[in-house]
Amino acid sequence: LHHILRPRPVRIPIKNRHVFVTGGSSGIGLALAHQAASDGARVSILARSVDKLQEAKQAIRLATGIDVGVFSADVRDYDAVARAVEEAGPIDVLIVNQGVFVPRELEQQELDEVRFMLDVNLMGTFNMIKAALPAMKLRRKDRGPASIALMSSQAGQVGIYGYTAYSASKFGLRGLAEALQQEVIADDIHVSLIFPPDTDTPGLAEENKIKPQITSIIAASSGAMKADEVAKKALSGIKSGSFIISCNLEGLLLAIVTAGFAPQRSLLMAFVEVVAAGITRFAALCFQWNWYDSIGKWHAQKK
Ligand SMILES: NC(=O)C1=CN([C@@H]2O[C@H](COP(=O)(O)OP(=O)(O)OC[C@H]3O[C@@H](n4cnc5c(N)ncnc54)[C@H](OP(=O)(O)O)[C@@H]3O)[C@@H](O)[C@H]2O)C=CC1
Ligand SMILES: CCCCCCCCCCCCCCCC(=O)[C@@H](N)CO
Repeated sequence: LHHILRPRPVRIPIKNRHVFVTGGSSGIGLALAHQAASDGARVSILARSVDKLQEAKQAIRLATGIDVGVFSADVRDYDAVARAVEEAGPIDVLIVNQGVFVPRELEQQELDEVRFMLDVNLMGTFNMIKAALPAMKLRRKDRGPASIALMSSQAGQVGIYGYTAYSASKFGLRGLAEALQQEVIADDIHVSLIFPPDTDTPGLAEENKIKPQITSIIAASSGAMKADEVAKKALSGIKSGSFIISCNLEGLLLAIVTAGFAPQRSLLMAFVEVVAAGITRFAALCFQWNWYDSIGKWHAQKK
């Protein structure tokens, strides 16, 4: 098994390197920026609101004494993104984390809202990568291995009631990541996909105001995490070049049951994936049985 694992294991240092975090002014992105700065990286954050960016910059300076670079741009605007990336300078670790989520049954959801999620979560990620990649590839040999990490969600591993558009956008990131890894491996660039469960952030607080009750019930199967914990898992996964980064025990099981064609650098994880495939599939069927049961009861009680 060891001989067939591709790509080969890699370590991606953070210290003294340029880490660029989109959506870095709030929630998981802010926690990532904070921790990367503490790790000795030069950090840049990008988001739309200048006020929130300044607030984040102050908070990180207060806690660490370090100044992060701030860039105001909407990821949906390619020209704005390209200007920010140009100004920030060549990136070693690109974390594309911005994301929006408006949970609603598709029948209740306007197509504008569907397009909004696809545009920010999926097209915005394309815009970021397209803008950053040329400079990331330059002089790679002198600069060491680089990383492009994309923030998906456990709703990007399994479709969940209320998340038709959101899950589509997050599943889309997986196809993008698998294909991109093959394209950039020769440039010593390593792709990661991060799959958090519900995470306590300002975004989640907003989401909870409108979330269908059944969506919360199903998502509770994986519990909830703090943004700091997710950021810690994400950074350690990025440093070890993991293609799939899971954040909790349920996430580990999800990673095994959805391993599919994901590249795998870890011998141990490859072994576990092969051996545990059958039993985790059985566990997934049990979860579906439970979820469809809950959905049935929820509908019956609404009538
Ligand atoms: N919280 C959760 O439960 C989970 C979250 N995730 C994913 O993690 C990521 C971060 O989520 P979370 O921390 O909760 O989100 P928050 O809503 O707390 O923060 C989102 C960040 O993205 C920025 N952003 C939003 N839209 C754009 C845009 N169009 N252009 C540039 N920046 C933008 C926001 O700044 P501004 O508004 O100023 O632009 C903000 O900095 C998302 O991709 C989300 O899907 C995954 C699993 C669970
Ligand atoms: C084989 C065994 C599998 C075991 C567990 C399966 C549990 C799946 C739960 C999925 C939860 C999805 C949360 C999405 C959070 C999110 O992205 C929103 N908050 C928007 O930000």
